[in-house]
Amino acid sequence: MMRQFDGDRLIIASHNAGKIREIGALLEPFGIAVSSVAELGYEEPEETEDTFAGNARIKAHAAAQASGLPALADDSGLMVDALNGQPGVYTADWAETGNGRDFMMAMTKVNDLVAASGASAPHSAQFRCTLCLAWPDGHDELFEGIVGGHLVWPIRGEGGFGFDPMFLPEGEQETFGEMDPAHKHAMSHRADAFAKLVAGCFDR
Ligand SMILES: O=P(O)(O)OP(=O)(O)OP(=O)(O)OC[C@H]1O[C@@H](n2cnc3c(O)ncnc32)[C@H](O)[C@@H]1O
Ligand SMILES: [Mg+2]
Repeated sequence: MMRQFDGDRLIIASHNAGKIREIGALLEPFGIAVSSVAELGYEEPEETEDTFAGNARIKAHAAAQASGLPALADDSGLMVDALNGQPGVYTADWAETGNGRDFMMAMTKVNDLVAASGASAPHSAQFRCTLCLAWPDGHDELFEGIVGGHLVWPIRGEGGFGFDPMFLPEGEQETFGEMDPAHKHAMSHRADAFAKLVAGCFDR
């Protein structure tokens, strides 16, 4: 039996402004008050696991312990078939410069490696998202989402965040960077995981 979320406040265990915006929009219809660990000034825990689920659990439990409230974390990334699933769990690390994140650099690196792999276009890829809802008593629930598509180059669009401008979801004309946010929220890896969270834990 899955644990139900029956509170009216939830901590979003993310320091990524793009994710916080998307999770806020997904939670909006449920009338739940949200605060992020970024606005509360909590430190970012180190993501030491090598799976999305492992890192989502680290972030969600750290925030639930610190706040005494249920907390929702998202660990996500881009898996490129021609790169054997890289950057995967290390997607954010590929953008790290020592002086903040540079996603133009990271997208260029992905494109260069894909070109060097010799694989022929279109280059298939998936975005994956694992959500972890953790309670202060140490219990948690995990939900996984995925969206398939392929990479485009040059990048297209200025919306979204991270690798959005180089990802064209299956059956779509627009990249996540070009898409209306509401459309992305209806079909993304995050939306897929979120639908499972709602079905499993929200009785509203
Ligand atoms: O850990 P938190 O604080 O939540 O924020 P983060 O940005 O570090 O998040 P992750 O550790 O889960 O790293 C995932 C990276 O994958 C990329 N990513 C995930 N979802 C994405 C999306 O919907 N669109 C574009 N890029 C995405 C983006 O670059 C993220 O920084
Ligand atoms: Mg992170």
